[in-house]
Amino acid sequence: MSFGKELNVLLYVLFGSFDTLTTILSVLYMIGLWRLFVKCGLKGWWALVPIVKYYKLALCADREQEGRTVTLLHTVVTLVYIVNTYMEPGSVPYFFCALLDVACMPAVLIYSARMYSGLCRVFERRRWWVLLWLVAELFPVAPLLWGFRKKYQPLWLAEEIRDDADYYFSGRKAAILDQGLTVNLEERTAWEFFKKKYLLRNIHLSIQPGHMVLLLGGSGAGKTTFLNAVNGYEPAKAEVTINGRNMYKNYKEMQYDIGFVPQADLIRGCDTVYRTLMDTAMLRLPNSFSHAERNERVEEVMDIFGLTPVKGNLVSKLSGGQRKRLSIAMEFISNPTLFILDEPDSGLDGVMARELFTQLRKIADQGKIIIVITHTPDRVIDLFDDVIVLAKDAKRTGRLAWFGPIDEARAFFGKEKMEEIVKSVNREEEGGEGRADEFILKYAEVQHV
Ligand SMILES: Nc1ncnc2c1ncn2[C@@H]1O[C@H](COP(=O)(O)OP(=O)(O)OP(=O)(O)O)[C@@H](O)[C@H]1O
Repeated sequence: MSFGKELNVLLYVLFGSFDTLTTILSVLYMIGLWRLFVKCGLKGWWALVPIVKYYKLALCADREQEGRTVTLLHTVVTLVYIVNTYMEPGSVPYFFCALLDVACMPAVLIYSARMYSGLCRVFERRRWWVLLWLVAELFPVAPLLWGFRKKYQPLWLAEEIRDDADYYFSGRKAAILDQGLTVNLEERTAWEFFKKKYLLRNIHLSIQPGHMVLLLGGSGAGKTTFLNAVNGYEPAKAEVTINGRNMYKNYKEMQYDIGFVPQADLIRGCDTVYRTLMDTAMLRLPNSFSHAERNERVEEVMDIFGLTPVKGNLVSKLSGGQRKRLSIAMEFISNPTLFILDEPDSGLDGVMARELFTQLRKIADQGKIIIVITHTPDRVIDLFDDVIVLAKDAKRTGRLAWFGPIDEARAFFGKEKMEEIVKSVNREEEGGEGRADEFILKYAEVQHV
């Protein structure tokens, strides 16, 4: 058999096997893959192209990075096989090639598993399918079922991923302001079950001093995650600057430039209002401040937030509104440039909420930047300048669907009320209109012009 070796190489490259049964199984695998590629918007015949088919499968799985690695590893394994076919068994080079082959295997398994896990996400299937996909070339149940059965449908097409990504990434970075806040957030990720999850992507904006900004978005759109990235509690892959200074790089010196009022405060109930503020002043004001200067600042802040009449009261005896004002006053002690408040009006009635937001408006008018999350924005919307709308795209990543003046937002979404805007980007199963992708793309296009 003069072509024995060449035939072996050809069969190996095409089917990864030499005997009839495994060749048949490999052909079935390719047929399933062909159908699956078509479902995902790719040309079916890629399933016949050795090695490249893994890359195409990774595109269907929205796991391009893993796909590149898997493709590279399969190329190495195939080359090693070809080289070894022509080598003397037992020779030193043969041994090294065999070693390389064995060394590649765990990496092939790990990266393939990650790729298949992406496929399960795109097809909304349980993770145990990964195991069936790992043995699919010898036991092609997964590709045949997913390829032929109607109920196995991808959430989005592989082609679309690239088109959309082009749009999304075309969102220009915000120019860094000498005065004000600039956020250029590329991504904020988290690891979940050995899988990278994109919580936020491509959020670029800058806010001028004196602006009060509403942060809107449906449940789980990433509002808190975004605020935590901006205030540096949970840094993202981002550049955040305040008055032109990089906050992440100078976090220690700049942390008190940002006042962050979380949803639930952690104020001790057994201290008086005055004591609480004096303790905060000790912590946040520079050591160079004398006791008299600290006292003066505390008196000033109590005056601003209407806390002077209750200065001797225990925190536990304050009303909801007073307690809220106290937690804002604590953040105000260090005179921050940027003020971030996560639902400051939760539990407050309409009158108290209006009072609180009017106070915030006054602070903004002093040249500060205020960013607020609230679930009842319409009762105080006249006090705001701009709105940020975050929305979850088809891949459940939080993206920017709008940033700009309130009136322009109304025209952009074709909705009068802020609550209607939230509804329009919320998913249908959450009672919304499911138009998040439409507005994310539209906003990216507007930015691109
Ligand atoms: N560390 C983390 N690891 C994994 N997922 C996370 C992590 N932090 C947040 N998430 C997810 O990110 C998404 C956004 O969460 P986030 O709390 O920022 O939303 P939100 O817009 O503030 O929602 P809500 O209005 O319900 O508070 C959610 O799906 C949440 O489960």
